[in-house]
Amino acid sequence: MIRVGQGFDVHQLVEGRPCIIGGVNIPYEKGLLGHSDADVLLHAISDAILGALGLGDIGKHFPDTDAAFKDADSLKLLERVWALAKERGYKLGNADSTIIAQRPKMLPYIPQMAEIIAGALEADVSQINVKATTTEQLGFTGRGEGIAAQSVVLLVKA
Ligand SMILES: Nc1ccn([C@@H]2O[C@H](COP(=O)(O)O)[C@@H](O)[C@H]2O)c(=O)n1
Ligand SMILES: C[C@@]1(CO)OP(=O)(O)OP(=O)(O)OC[C@H]1O
Repeated sequence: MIRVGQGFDVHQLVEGRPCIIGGVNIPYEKGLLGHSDADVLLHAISDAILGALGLGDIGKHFPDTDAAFKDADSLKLLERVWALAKERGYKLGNADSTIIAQRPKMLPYIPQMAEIIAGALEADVSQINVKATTTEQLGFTGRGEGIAAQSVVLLVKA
């Protein structure tokens, strides 16, 4: 049995917040605003897994009205989402993601992100692909007002 899911997330870029993407704290003049650490990439991957499982989205599992998730480490949330897949007998086929950001430059941090994501999903790093693109200075990402991420995940049950 195979199941596919997709996820999409956006967070605003503001001063005075860390820029944590894919579990990596990227040096940058601004960071992502959210109830949690606002890790836009891990949120998109979490939503893709929940989508594949037919279990809704991260807002349903970890409401942003719940103080328990204030400043939450999104890697821990991803691990909790992955536990739901494991409980149901799934392994990761592969996960492919795109970060949509004018700046900062993601490329130097992508190998570290892939290692972190592979660790959370109990997968080999070869099963994880992370890409980045600008939007050629167009739209809210192009103006540097926010960062978006989208992910597709394939789950496999023997
Ligand atoms: N925030 C970003 C955006 C892009 N990259 C890398 O640059 C390449 C070219 O981007 P375009 O938007 O001009 O296609 C892209 O393929 C990424 O490798 C990046 O590292 N960080
Ligand atoms: C992760 C959660 C919970 O802390 O909050 P945010 O960091 O605001 O992220 P979002 O992608 O808007 O939705 C999921 C939330 O419920």
